[in-house]
Amino acid sequence: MTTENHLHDDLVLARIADVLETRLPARGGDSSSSYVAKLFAKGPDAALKKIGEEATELVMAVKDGAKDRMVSETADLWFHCLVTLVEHGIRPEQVLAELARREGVSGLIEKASRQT
Ligand SMILES: N=c1c2ncn([C@@H]3O[C@H](COP(=O)(O)OP(=O)(O)OP(=O)(O)O)[C@@H](O)[C@H]3O)c2ncn1[C@@H]1O[C@H](COP(=O)(O)O)[C@@H](O)[C@H]1O
Repeated sequence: MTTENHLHDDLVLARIADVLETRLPARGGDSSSSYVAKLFAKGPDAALKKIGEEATELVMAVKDGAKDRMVSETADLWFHCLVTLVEHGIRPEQVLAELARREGVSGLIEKASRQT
């Protein structure tokens, strides 16, 4: 598949989440053959620790002006956020729906509406 095709593939998060769900202990995830099953087996704090690490690595990539790393570190961060969401029974479609709900609403206007 080309990069162009990937750019228009808005189902990629849902497909990855489908795979991650199969790695849950309740679904028989096997720690010996799966990174995600191994993370799940360590408990919810393990993915949270990775989110913290990947966020820091993204900040360092931006500070270094390293665009390739900005892309790969953002992918790592999004991936580990997906792992945590799946661990808590939340689908990426819910996050995308929340972003879609906010689409076109200025953050400044939204903030002002909260302060009344
Ligand atoms: N997108 C990813 C993905 N991105 C990053 N990673 C892994 O995340 C890990 C953490 O990255 P780090 O840079 O911190 O590397 P590390 O130092 O080896 O990690 P730690 O040992 O410190 O945790 C690495 O092992 C990466 O390979 C991923 N592992 C899996 N996926 C997706 O998840 C699916 C299921 O994966 P498995 O459960 O492993 O089959 C895969 O088919 C992919 O679609």
